[in-house]
Amino acid sequence: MAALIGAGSIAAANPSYSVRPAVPPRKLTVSASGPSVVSGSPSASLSWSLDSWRSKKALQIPVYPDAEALESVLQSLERYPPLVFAGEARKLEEKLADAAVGKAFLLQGGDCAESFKEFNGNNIRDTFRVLLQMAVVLTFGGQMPIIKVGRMAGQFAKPRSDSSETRDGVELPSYRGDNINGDSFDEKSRIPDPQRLLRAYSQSAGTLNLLRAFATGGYASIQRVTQWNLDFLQHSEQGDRYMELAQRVDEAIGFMTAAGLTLEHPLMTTTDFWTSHECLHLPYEQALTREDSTSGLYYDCSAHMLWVGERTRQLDGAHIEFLRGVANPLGIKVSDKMDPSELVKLCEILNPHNKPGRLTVITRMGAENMRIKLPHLIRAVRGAGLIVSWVSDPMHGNTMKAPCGLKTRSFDAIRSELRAFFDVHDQEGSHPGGVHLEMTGQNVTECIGGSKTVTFDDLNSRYHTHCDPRLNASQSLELAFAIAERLRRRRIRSWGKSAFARVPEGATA
Ligand SMILES: O=C[C@H](O)[C@H](O)COP(=O)(O)O
Ligand SMILES: C=C(OP(=O)(O)O)C(=O)O
Ligand SMILES: [Mn+2]
Repeated sequence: MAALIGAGSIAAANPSYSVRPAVPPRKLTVSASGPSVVSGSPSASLSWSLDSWRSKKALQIPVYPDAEALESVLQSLERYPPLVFAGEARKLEEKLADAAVGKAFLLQGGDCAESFKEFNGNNIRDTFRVLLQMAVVLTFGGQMPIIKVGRMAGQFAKPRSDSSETRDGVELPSYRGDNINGDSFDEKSRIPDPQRLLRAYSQSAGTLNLLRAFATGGYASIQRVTQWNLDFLQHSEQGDRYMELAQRVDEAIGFMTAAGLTLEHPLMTTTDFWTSHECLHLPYEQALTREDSTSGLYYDCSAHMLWVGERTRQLDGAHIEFLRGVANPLGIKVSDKMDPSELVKLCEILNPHNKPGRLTVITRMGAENMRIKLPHLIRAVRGAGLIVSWVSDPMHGNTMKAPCGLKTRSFDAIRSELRAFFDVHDQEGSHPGGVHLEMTGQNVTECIGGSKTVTFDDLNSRYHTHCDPRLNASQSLELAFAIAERLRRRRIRSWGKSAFARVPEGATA
């Protein structure tokens, strides 16, 4: 029988992490969105500095055997150019504010863990391409802007349920992501090596460079996007569905062109694409944090959006301390273990000015828990008058062990969690603001199910993930069609309501 792999026990805390005052501590009395004091929060009256997180308990951060080598790497990173700039992150925050009120929808996806081995142009292109195809499907269903954010260009560090792994009686430290140690099961590979941070930085820069080129260089023009089909999707159910929809988009474009819209308009030839990753490795994140000259605020320039993981979101922990001081839009991963009042406190710490778009709550708890717990979280947040964008990660509450021992997820369970997410928001009158997926453009066999069914027996054939199982391109598109249908139904219902509202009294609707 498949065993559920949940959050499990948290790896040992690392209070002994050596504190390095590399950057002269700059004590600020401002939060990420301006001066503020939040009443009742643990961080309330404390000033923030780039390294104030070092006085807090930091879970899931590796201990490096060679502290000097780490120090020298961090000093290099502090001098390296930022990967993103503040204005881009601010623009994303504005878009996410629309998602909070049902006027946009977030599509966030990519690898569970990017790896050095899988770093090549084709992989980046294929994931980008499927995300754009999914965005077309969702735009058509929801008739609203789709905010595209990759778990790309920096998604390396992994929190682990267990700090060690045992095989055939041999126990070694767990693999924690390619920017920390290697996944080969030998002692040397598992030792944290700071040089890996430099390689991760340069891989992130290379990935981001290609993503920017794709997004603005003509590759993402809507006309091309509708012509795409991935080789292995041709003559498949999802491929055919996509081509059918693409034809309808083409017709709409033909209509708009005839009506005078020029195809050379940047809206038609470019797209917005942002990057994100879990803010886990605080020494790295600190080294890439820069003061924005325009606003005077600090931005973590390793990505546009950062999220705090389920395992490191303690109210008085180091990760929350760091994140409250950076002005990037932030995600909070939330499992069924989250208490409504705790979520309210967390939101108050991270967003004391209740800025729309700053906070995205990413729920990941499985369909059954979702139906029971999410209504209370929504009511608590609403009751406190807080603005957040609600997003569903239907992956992390549905991980199980296949009979062969590999981690997998079932497409049906993922769909059920999304169904529950939409149902609860319908019931509560709140807005489903987006989805957060572990997925790839490759034809992998990591999650079971889907219309081009992957079975337990198929898992071994193309199981390439370095951590959690990802949806393949076909499963990703299939899920996008299912989500689009829910968005379409919401749209039609709300049009129905507003049409009804316009009907004069006494008239029949
Ligand atoms: O991606 C999320 C976590 O890092 C991952 O689910 C942890 O996996 P584990 O339970 O095998 O440690
Ligand atoms: C670690 C992750 O998720 P969570 O914190 O929700 O377990 C992740 O998204 O890879
Ligand atoms: Mn994962």
